[in-house]
Amino acid sequence: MKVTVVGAGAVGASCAEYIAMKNFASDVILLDIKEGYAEGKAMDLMQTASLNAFDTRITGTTGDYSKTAGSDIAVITSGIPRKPGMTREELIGINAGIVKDVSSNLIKHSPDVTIIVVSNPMDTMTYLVHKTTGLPKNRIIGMGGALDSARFKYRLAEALVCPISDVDGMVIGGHSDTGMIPLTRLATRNSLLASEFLAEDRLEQVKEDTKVGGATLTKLLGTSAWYAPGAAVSGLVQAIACDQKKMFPCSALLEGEYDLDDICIGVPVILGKGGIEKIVPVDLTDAEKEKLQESAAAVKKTNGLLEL
Ligand SMILES: NC(=O)c1ccc[n+]([C@@H]2O[C@H](COP(=O)([O-])OP(=O)(O)OC[C@H]3O[C@@H](n4cnc5c(N)ncnc54)[C@H](O)[C@@H]3O)[C@@H](O)[C@H]2O)c1
Repeated sequence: MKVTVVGAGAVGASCAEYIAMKNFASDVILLDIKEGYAEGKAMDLMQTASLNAFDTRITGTTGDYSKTAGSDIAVITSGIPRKPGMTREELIGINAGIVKDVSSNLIKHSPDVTIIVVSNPMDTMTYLVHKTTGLPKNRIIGMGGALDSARFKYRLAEALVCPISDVDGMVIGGHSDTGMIPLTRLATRNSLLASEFLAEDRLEQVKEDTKVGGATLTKLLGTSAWYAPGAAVSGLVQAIACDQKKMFPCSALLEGEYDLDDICIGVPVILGKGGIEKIVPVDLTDAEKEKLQESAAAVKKTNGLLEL
């Protein structure tokens, strides 16, 4: 199993590290345009192999796509991250050009690759990869909901004062501060509804804290977060590589599902060796449906800025 990670920055390197630590891939190729950067990160990570007991080979390269040839899965993290006060949508100008260029290079050397898009604005970048590569829709996946759901579970456990392994919850919709929809109605603690333990206003606070999860960290760190994004990507990569049939909310191309068409947005999907093997329907309330339509309208507005 060969995995390429494009962008050896904060998220790319974290993603390569978690993939290696989980020890399911034979090779991880880390590619960046900054001279020597990916080679340096790869060497540093390889020097953790004996300490962390993994056998995955991590190789760095400065822009040499021939080294990525035959990749089964490629992750695109290349592009600029947001700074405090910025929205993800503001990154489109620079990142669209990078994502378009990177995805076409990847496919030249790995025509059967499955691409996971991380660069922001992620739903729009995922849509761009659909529009420009011609890859089948099941092989283009946007990572956002897996991270947002992990942040949701963190906030739920905080409110419930319980271990995170006791809670479950899912975030759907656009990967943006205003567009994401934490499904508080369905969140659980050991199979019991979280709403049985938390007052409405506390659950509402959990929802709001989740939505600004990325912005909160960007303010604290001065740039966007990387540990949880890297871990979330590694979960998606492992589900595909190991054919786990695991459910994650991911940005998927919708063609009528959820009454949406010609858009990539976060909905629950089953990930296995075929990439997105199924889009899972959720019985939403009218209010949730309305929120999803609003979220989709905002994503479509950003998609409209693409030069296709
Ligand atoms: N989808 C999510 O949930 C999520 C979460 C966190 C960050 N992000 C996004 O991921 C992206 C990366 O964030 P980061 O914090 O790792 O940024 P970073 O600046 O640390 O790393 C980005 C790397 O991309 C490289 N790069 C730029 N152009 C390239 C090209 N054409 N080819 C190869 N490499 C190139 C840069 O040299 C840099 O090393 C940002 O767009 C950020 O907004 C998304």
